[in-house]
Amino acid sequence: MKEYPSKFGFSVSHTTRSPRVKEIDGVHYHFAGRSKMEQDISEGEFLEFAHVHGNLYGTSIEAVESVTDEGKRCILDIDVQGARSVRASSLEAIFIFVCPPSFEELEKRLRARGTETEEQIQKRLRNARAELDQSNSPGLFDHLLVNDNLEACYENLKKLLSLDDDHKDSDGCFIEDGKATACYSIMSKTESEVFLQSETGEVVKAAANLLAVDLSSLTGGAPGRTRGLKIHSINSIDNCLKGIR
Ligand SMILES: Nc1ncnc2c1ncn2[C@@H]1O[C@H](COP(=O)(O)OP(=O)(O)OP(=O)(O)O)[C@@H](O)[C@H]1O
Ligand SMILES: Nc1nc2c(ncn2[C@@H]2O[C@H](COP(=O)(O)O)[C@@H](O)[C@H]2O)c(=O)[nH]1
Repeated sequence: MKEYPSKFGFSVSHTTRSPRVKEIDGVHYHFAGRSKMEQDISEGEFLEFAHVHGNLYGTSIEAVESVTDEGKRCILDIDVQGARSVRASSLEAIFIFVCPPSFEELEKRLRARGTETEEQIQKRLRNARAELDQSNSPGLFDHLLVNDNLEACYENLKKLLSLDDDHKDSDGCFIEDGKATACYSIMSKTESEVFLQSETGEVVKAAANLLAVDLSSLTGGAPGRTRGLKIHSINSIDNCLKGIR
């Protein structure tokens, strides 16, 4: 997210766990009371939730929408139960299971973090074993990523997501047509429309040099349920912006 700030955003989960030193409410988690969180879940405000390590964790629809409303892809850091719930929903997502290089290394890292009691560490290790066992459940995860060296792991993640240096963050967007990709950058925005221009001039089949994205046609709520985005090609931006300038 640091490298691609306009492409990706993090879904800030809710949890009933107590904050660790340096964890900030609203940044790392929304720290919540159990009864309030349970009530919000029962009122349908959550995309998924799960009991993890004795605490309640969940992804609110609002947390995801605040990312997708900015036109970014939303990253969820959730456990295996949460992944099953999202998989069972209609949402389009890529599921990546991140695992430690070995169980011993995970134990070492958890101890080095120094944020849990011995009892909590044992519980987390038991749960980690159960999660590792489920990592190859048929149809659940699309990729398995071994988090040995952090830098190498990040490079592998970028490869999985086809994020290479050619696609470095810009205020642009990509439109795929088969294997080819046309890259557009934002020329201008109004309340209801965004105007895009091809960056290369070499546009792919069925893509145009100038596009207008009609935001007023958008309806829907949670990601994947958004409907009605209309995009049409235009000959010149001047005609479209008449009366706005
Ligand atoms: N590649 C790495 N090299 C060294 N330390 C790491 C690496 N990746 C993560 N850690 C450290 O290991 C600890 C556990 O990592 P993390 O919190 O991501 O694990 P987790 O699988 O979510 O476990 P838990 O659910 O118990 O929090 C953290 O202190 C983290 O900083
Ligand atoms: N199902 C969900 N799991 C979540 C969510 N947010 C975090 N998590 C998982 O909990 C554990 C523990 O996290 P920690 O911060 O207490 O160490 C971790 O494995 C997360 O993946 C969520 O919203 N839903």
